[in-house]
Amino acid sequence: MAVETKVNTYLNYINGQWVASSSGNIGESNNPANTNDIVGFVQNSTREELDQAVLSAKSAQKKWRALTGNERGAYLYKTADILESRLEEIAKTMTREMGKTLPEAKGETARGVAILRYYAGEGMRKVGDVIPSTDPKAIMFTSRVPLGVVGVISPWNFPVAIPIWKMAPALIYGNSVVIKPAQETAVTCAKVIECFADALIPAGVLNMVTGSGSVIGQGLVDHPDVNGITFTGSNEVGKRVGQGALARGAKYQLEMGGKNPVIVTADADLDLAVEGTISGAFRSSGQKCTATSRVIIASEVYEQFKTKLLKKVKEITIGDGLEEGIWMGPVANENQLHTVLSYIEKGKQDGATLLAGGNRLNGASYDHGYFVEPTIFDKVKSDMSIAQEEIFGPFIALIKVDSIEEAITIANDVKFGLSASIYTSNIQNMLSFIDEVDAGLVRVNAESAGVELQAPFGGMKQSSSHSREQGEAAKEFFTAIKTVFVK
Ligand SMILES: NC(=O)C1=CN([C@@H]2O[C@H](COP(=O)(O)OP(=O)(O)OC[C@H]3O[C@@H](n4cnc5c(N)ncnc54)[C@H](O)[C@@H]3O)[C@@H](O)[C@H]2O)C=CC1
Ligand SMILES: O=C(O)CCC(=O)C(=O)O
Repeated sequence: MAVETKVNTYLNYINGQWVASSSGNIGESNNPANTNDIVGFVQNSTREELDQAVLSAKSAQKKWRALTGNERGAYLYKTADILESRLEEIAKTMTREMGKTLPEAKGETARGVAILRYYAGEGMRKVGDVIPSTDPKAIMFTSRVPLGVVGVISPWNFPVAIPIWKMAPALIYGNSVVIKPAQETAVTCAKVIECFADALIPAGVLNMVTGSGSVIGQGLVDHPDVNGITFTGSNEVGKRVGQGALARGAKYQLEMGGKNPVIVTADADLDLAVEGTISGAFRSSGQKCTATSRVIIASEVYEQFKTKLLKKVKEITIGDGLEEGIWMGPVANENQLHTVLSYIEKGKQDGATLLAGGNRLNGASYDHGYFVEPTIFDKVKSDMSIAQEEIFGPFIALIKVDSIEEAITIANDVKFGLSASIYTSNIQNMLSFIDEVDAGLVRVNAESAGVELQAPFGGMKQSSSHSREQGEAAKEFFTAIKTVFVK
């Protein structure tokens, strides 16, 4: 809930109440398309509020887990209906707060609604198996129990979908939740929490505390009464979260970076490949962990692909994502802008050729925003930093190869393994790619980004903690299995 002022101030949600932080310290959430536009004020909370939230989650969880799955599901269905009724408003807030275009923000909010309904239904599905015992007089089966209190640490790039795909399964399986959203998109998250509150979710079952990663995020990781931590964000912070949770025996799940390749073979439909590359690389200004960042192209079609790509990239309209006709918004914050600009310089220094973009946009409507051109580097070698490190911006590296074997070797030549895509019409190329590429999400004749809520999502190598989110896979993290033997 917000306190009505000219610009709303958003509060923490603890034990069913909207409360201000005792710090008295509030931060501004600004529009990256126009930093003079303040989207809202949010609480810079203290450990004290976090402790209150965890305490209330802990005491509410006993009653919550005692409800049937069907009863818990009813709250999620209600929340979905409320979110759907506020879709336009919440999507607009998302666009103002992190920059993605309004159609993308609406799509994401609709996805949030669908995720809530999917997990609401999960309350009626099976939780265990009957397993034959070696003792003929015994019955043996598995059951699942919730972890207890789950801490959710979410990033700013999917401010509705990611919190919901973590909170909804946590709740349906009987956990209570404390969420710490990214401070950059805390207003959008507060509006999602309002939907749960308006659905009358019992006090304490869901709590939100906003604030810095080092105080509230780290506080959740270290809190002795938080039984599981689910995190999406950078590798650097993710590793710290995993180590902290492991040190005190809490369960954890990490979704982190990617350096996702697209392979274009000599027999590919090049128009389709160009379309998928543009969409995968530049939608949301490249700020998806599944975004395309390396394009590995067969030498036979390299020049042809490049010409088509350059033509298409020039058609991208850049500006405020709330305006009609805009295809790409700003990057989400000043740090992102500096990161992208610094990699543009690194690419040049490392000897790659800047083919398109490469500049911050200035003048008129761009002056108060973090706008950067879609950028394409040519003549990239796999060992260059722009081909190895996650940039998280509208930035792609083109790499020429002479065979499918070389293409797959280069695709795998990074520490990440989140998503990977190939454009080809050759069945043998497809099969080799599916089998050999190191990625949790493998896509054929489709862009590298594209996650379906009913399917497992997660990465290999340093992209994740080797766990999977979403779909049925969520059950593995948010519950513990009990093997029961009865005689
Ligand atoms: N995998 C993904 O989807 C995402 C990846 N990133 C990557 O991370 C880079 C930096 O973005 P940031 O927003 O700074 O990501 P981040 O990893 O710092 O933030 C993610 C979340 O972790 C929290 N956090 C920060 N420090 C923490 C700590 N010590 N303990 C617990 N929680 C903490 C943040 O407040 C936020 O809620 C991006 O350029 C991109 O490369 C960022 C967002 C999402
Ligand atoms: O591509 C998507 O829809 C989700 C990507 C994602 O999880 C992320 O960027 O954090």
